[in-house]
Amino acid sequence: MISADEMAVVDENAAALGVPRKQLMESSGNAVARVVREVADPGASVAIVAGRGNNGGDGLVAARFLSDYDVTVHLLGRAETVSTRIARENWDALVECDADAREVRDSRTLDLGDPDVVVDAMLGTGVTGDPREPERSAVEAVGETNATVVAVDVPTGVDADTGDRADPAVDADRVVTFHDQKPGLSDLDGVTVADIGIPAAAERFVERGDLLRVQSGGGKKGDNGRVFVVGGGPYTGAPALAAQGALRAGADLSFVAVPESVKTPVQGYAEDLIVQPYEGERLEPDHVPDLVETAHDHEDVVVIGPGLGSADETVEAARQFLDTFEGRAVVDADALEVVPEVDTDADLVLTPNSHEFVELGGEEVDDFRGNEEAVESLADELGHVVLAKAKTDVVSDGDRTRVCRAGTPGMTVGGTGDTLAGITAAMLASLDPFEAACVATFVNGSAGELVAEETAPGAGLLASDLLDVVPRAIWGSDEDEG
Ligand SMILES: NC(=O)C1=CN([C@@H]2O[C@H](COP(=O)(O)OP(=O)(O)OC[C@H]3O[C@@H](n4cnc5c(N)ncnc54)[C@H](O)[C@@H]3O)[C@@H](O)[C@H]2O)[C@@H](O)CC1
Ligand SMILES: [K+]
Repeated sequence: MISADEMAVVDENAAALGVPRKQLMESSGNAVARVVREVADPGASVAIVAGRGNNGGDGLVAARFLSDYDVTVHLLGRAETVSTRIARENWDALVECDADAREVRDSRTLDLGDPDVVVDAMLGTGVTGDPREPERSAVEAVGETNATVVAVDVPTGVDADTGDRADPAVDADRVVTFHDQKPGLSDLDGVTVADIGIPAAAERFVERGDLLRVQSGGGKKGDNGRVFVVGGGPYTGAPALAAQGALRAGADLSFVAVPESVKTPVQGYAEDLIVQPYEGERLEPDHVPDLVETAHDHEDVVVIGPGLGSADETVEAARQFLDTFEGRAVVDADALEVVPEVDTDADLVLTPNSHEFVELGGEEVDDFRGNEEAVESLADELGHVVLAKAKTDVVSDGDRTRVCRAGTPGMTVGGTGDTLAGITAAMLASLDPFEAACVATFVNGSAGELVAEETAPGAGLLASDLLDVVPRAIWGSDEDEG
């Protein structure tokens, strides 16, 4: 089963992997034509009712595969208003081929005649809300025929995620849906799932398409979350990098709780950070109740670990923090070791490197790619999302597992894990922990690639270089429609 949003991600990932969307449309249209052949013999009359998005495009391709049928194409609107280039090119091809292809100027007067088959290629997974004009009247016109109705991807008016039916909605005899079953179709009869050539890699690898989960976000201050970094003491750069990573990835505010002794250097890294000092030189159990209360009060996403060091009382404090904290947190570095022992109510994303992975109880492996089961079983055992960092990062929640190949060799330099932890926290504000971890590793790795291209082609990349390009890694990658 795949939701409409996930389908959009997979589709964009396929494009990122070099499979042009136009090719997928060709496969989709072909699959629709095959089902038309199952319900009617050559020579039968087929009315294809096409909307102006890619669902319509699939219908236009199907028309080309049905040249031994009596096909009429009804495009709902003017050809200039077709919203994607690939659908428009398929329209133009039909017109050039002298097909019976008509632009419907007013769908309220749409007369489909008495066709044997109607292909509903009006709206697919790109729909928002109930069908509006011109589709609305066209759905009614389809309902008035006695034809066998073949719906493309999802019957127009039926919600692919929930199965909710709008009024009006198409009553389909057959549905040809693409790539995977949709939750909203599971109660319908006559559903065919067509393989349209989307490679399995589009789901396995985290790619550009995964950014769609965050690119649409935005909104007013306060919507994108507050991040609270509990780190620092023996090290000062790490918590500052994490906090800045979170801001660059869209968090509205980044607070850093650090020992009084390092307040000045941490604040000195960036004026954008809000530093909240506690007494002493390192995190200790006495500090924990206040920190947990602050995080709970503001529903902060916490990052715990960067730069904390491994003094016994600090590790004990990390344990007590996770014991009582009930929100969302990224656990990194020295805080990781306590995770197997705590029974926490928090939703955690753990970000171990290969060494920490073994300390958490994971198997020792050279790289996580090719050893995805090792990550999956550790995540399953711990009951938290594991983002395992090596040459290739692997993310698992024990059930779903993805591989992220973004990044460059130069990223082995210290601090890139801190930026990753901060970016993950920003993502956790709006995404579920597994998705947040997937998107974050891709963003951090892509930022590294941008830096490598521009300033540090060989060695010499600094973790702080990543910060500036994180926004571009997230929001700057809009490609054309392929
Ligand atoms: N992997 C994929 O995702 C693939 C998708 N394909 C097809 O592309 C479809 C999705 O295409 P699109 O994203 O272009 O979307 P659709 O073709 O489903 O609809 C988008 C169009 O409908 C309009 N619209 C949105 N809500 C409306 C409403 N309530 N009433 C009237 N008009 C409305 C939009 O302005 C837009 O022009 C899929 O259902 C499938 O048929 C295939 O071509 C190939 C692969
Ligand atoms: K449809």
